[in-house]
Amino acid sequence: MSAPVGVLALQGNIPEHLDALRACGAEAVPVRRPSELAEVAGLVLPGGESTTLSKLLEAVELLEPLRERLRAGMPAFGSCAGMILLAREAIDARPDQHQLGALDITVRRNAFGRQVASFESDLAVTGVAGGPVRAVFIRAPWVESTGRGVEVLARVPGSVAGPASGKVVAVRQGPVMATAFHPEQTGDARLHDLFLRRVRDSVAAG
Ligand SMILES: NC(=O)CC[C@H](N)C(=O)O
Repeated sequence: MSAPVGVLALQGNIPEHLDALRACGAEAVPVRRPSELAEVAGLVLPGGESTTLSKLLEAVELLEPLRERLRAGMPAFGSCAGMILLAREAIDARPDQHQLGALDITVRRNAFGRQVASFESDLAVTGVAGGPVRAVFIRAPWVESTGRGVEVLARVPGSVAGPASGKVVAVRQGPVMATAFHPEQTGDARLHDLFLRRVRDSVAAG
């Protein structure tokens, strides 16, 4: 891959994502401004707080350039708040929160309950070989509904009791994927590797 892969570096677990991408052999760089966005072949949107991220994207004038790159087919991988931003619609988001609309999904913010700070589960993820992925959810959303072009990659297992049971927590639509959980928290870079395969396909397709 000639161009580096970026990690949106406004808030959240930025070094962990950079490390995971590098562990997969990619050149990974932080992205804080439009000139840096223009240089990358794909972008990771880390978790954090989606209202704050939405404001910061606007403040550093990345919102429109990012929308434009996504419209033009740039591969992207959003985790947690990154998933919320990439979604077409977010339930329980502030009305002035921006949506990037790159995934035809409706997400529910803080879906596991505001009191539920974190929740962990082993998930089978489509496209990830070698056994289940340990998924760490931190004040996470889940996906309430998906449009036609959206592939479900993972759900909370049916064996988990309560309202989270069976909920969609990882999706892909074309070159854009997202997880409600934090793949950078576990030292397992298989989801980053899945994303990088998309980036390589997109670079190869020109
Ligand atoms: N870990 C996270 O990214 C949490 C997301 C946060 N609850 C939000 O709504 O933006």
